Amino acid sequence: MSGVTKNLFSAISDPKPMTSRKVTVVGIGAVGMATAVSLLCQGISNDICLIDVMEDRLKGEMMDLQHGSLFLHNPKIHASKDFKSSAGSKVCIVTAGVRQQEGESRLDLVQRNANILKTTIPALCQHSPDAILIIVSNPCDILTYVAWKLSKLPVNRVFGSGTNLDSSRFRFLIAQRLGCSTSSVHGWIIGEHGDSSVPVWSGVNIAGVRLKDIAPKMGDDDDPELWKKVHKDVIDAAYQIIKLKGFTNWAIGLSAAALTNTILTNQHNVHAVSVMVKGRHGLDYEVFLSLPAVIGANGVEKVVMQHLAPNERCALKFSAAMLSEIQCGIKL
Ligand SMILES: NC(=O)C1=CN([C@@H]2O[C@H](COP(=O)(O)OP(=O)(O)OC[C@H]3O[C@@H](n4cnc5c(N)ncnc54)[C@H](O)[C@@H]3O)[C@@H](O)[C@H]2O)C=CC1
Ligand SMILES: CC(=O)C(=O)O
Repeated sequence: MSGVTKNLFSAISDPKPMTSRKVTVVGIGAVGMATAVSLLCQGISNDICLIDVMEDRLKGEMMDLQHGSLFLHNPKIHASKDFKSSAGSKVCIVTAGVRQQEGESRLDLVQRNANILKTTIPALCQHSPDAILIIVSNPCDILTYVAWKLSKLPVNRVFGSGTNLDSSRFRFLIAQRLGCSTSSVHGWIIGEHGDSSVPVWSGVNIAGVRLKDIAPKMGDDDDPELWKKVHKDVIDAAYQIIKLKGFTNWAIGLSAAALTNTILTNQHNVHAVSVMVKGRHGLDYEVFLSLPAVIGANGVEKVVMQHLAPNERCALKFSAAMLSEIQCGIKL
């Protein structure tokens, strides 16, 4: 105890350590920092570790966040190049890696970002052997497979942020058309977090009223109301934002924070996340794709088996076959 502390306080008991809600965010670029800020501002974690290879930037981001302590919930914020500082994390979120440049697809990033996982995933597992890993870096589904392989963890403990973001975009765009709130629209995008994502038009509903019952052609090519455009806008969203501001970060940061909150509070919320799909919906490929899943403290607990229309199953199979082929070319 320093002199000032000794004279200022009269001790009664030692502080009790809080149950840890430590979260590590690997990669402090636009996405990593949006994730960290979302976690801190919503009080989801009070103990954040930032990891990156850029030492000065790490120190700068750490100091800048620490100076906001007064407006937060007195969080601990550490930053280091060394994975030792991530020890004891409950959740590790991987956002490290290159991002798309204008005109590039997510799949163009695959080998470069897989190489980064070769060092980051074993180091995270070594220091936080009980953590749940959430993969955000792109291409999200393939990198989740790579992370799962490298981690040697059971499938429940590694998942990708997947189409949790795409589903949010989908619900927002439908809500805008209908004039109600995003949370009142129930709709799911499944499959690849990317160009072959699958909108489950057969299940879109408001208060249990299936929109397909009112507009049977919804989402079809010959739909007079052109609802299919909503899915096209979901696919184009990242390309459009990248063209406008260079990257996307706020919505994915909020999405990753929501997934983390579900784990840390063992909430059993259903989110569309990238999970091992082999054996589900007739798929025989060892790939990760998004399906609605119940998430809790143990990671992915169950997958919701949606009653997909034949064209939706077919589109999911197309994504799975394509990702499986790309996966075969990755050097692990
Ligand atoms: N899944 C999703 O919905 C989304 C995924 N992304 C993806 O997230 C990734 C990150 O995007 P941004 O933050 O915009 O990129 P960024 O370029 O701003 O940041 C990437 C960070 O990763 C760090 N990094 C690189 N190698 C590293 C290593 N070995 N260890 C630790 N850190 C390392 C870099 O130093 C940099 O700070 C990209 O792959 C991007 O495509 C972006 C938006 C949405
Ligand atoms: C970049 C990306 O994956 C997204 O915003 O959806």
